Amino acid sequence: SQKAVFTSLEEMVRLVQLEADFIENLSSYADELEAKLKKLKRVIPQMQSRSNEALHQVENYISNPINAFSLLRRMHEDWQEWNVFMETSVGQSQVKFFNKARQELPTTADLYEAYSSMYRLQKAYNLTVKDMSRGILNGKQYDASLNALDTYAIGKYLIKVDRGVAGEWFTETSEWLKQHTLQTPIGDEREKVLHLFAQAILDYKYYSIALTIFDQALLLASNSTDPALLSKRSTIEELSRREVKEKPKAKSKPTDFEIGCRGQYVQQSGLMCTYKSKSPAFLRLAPIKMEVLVLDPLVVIFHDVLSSREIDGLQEIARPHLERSMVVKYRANVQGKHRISAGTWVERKYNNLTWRIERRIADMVDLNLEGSEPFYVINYGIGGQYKAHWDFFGADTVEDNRLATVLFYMNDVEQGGATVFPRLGQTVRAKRGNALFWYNMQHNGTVDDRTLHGGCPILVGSKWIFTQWISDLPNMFHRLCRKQEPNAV
Ligand SMILES: O=C(O)CCC(=O)C(=O)O
Ligand SMILES: [Fe+2]
Repeated sequence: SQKAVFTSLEEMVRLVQLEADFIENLSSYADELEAKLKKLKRVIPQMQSRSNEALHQVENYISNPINAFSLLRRMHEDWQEWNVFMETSVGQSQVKFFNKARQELPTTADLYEAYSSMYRLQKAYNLTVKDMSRGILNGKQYDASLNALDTYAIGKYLIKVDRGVAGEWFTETSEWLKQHTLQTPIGDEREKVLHLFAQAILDYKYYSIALTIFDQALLLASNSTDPALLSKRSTIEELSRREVKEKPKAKSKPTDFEIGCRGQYVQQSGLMCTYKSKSPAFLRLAPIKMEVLVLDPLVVIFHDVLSSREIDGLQEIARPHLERSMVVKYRANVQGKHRISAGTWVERKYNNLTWRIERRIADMVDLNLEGSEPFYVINYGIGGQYKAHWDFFGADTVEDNRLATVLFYMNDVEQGGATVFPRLGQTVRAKRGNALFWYNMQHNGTVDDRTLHGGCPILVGSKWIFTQWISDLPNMFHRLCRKQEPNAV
């Protein structure tokens, strides 16, 4: 689906609402069923007692003309009506509602995106399956957990991706089943559910896990000495004895980027913290707190440069226009794993607010924004990320390149979502109101490879940022210098 459900805050909010609607609908379906049932339960005892009386002394009963007449009429009329009553289906409007709303359900593709996001987070933050399924994320316990259907689904998806990790998820399924009874929509009984899981996992050739679940089922069997069951058990046991356990794919060493995302760089605090209050009038009135992270290439954090109202205002402008972000690749816009987010451009001259922010940036970084791209507002949902990349365009192929980047953090991210510079060993946490600034190019006009950077996957929360890429055209000294080259006019 083009919409990106799992990684989109708005889409997930919509699903929460939709599920609430489904529950409401199911509940009114239950009400209708109940009303029908109540009616039956009320009249049946009356009918039964009259009937019993009649049966008790049949001849006496029908020899009374009143009884006889009433019986005849009932048999002709009432029972036709009961027939109609039984045939009239209940809850048609609720069924209709559901059929219509079904179009809004996530698709298979949406689910695949969710699986791969879960796996991405597991890898990126080195999370154990046990922790994840119990709602422990980076050591923090959340009020959330996965049930056997969830862990089984992830395992199944991972079989082709990483058989070892798939096995870990199936093991968790088995653990869960030991301790809980699954509430399936159809309400199968426990023994049957266990057999279904055992069989499914057996089909994927995870023999010892299947055996564990099978044994759980055996405990519940009314005839646990049933030869068919026992022979099946010994078959699985035999297979499991010869099973070569697949280890998770050799834990590949984490990349420098991943190490940064986990906050594991040995990092000194800022080289220098100072107030920037030099020339522009605005700054003299409201000096900006500036923290230098790296001097060459220059990487700087400006603290508290946007107010809450400004951030909210910009977010309001952007929100209705968010679209899944594209990465420029081979001159075509593609949707890739590389960048998972939703974004939109906002013109700097859009309104007073954006105008004011533009001035702030120019003052802050002492650069001319003429000809630079508009603001780009980005929202990352869970699992959303922007892998390590450069902001500049291929070396010398373009007329105007992105000399510098200003990246504003519009909110705090509960877990994950830092900006990482793997070649500089720097991790910058998202902090509402702060701006990160760096030069992508060197003074001589060549691009600077050391500025490789990316946005880490969001583990808990959501991340809003906006960027201002600053064009070198009105800013670069090397362009001035070129004028003095011999063959320049
Ligand atoms: O999300 C981040 O922290 C990085 C964003 C980024 O590098 C970009 O938009 O170019
Ligand atoms: Fe970037």
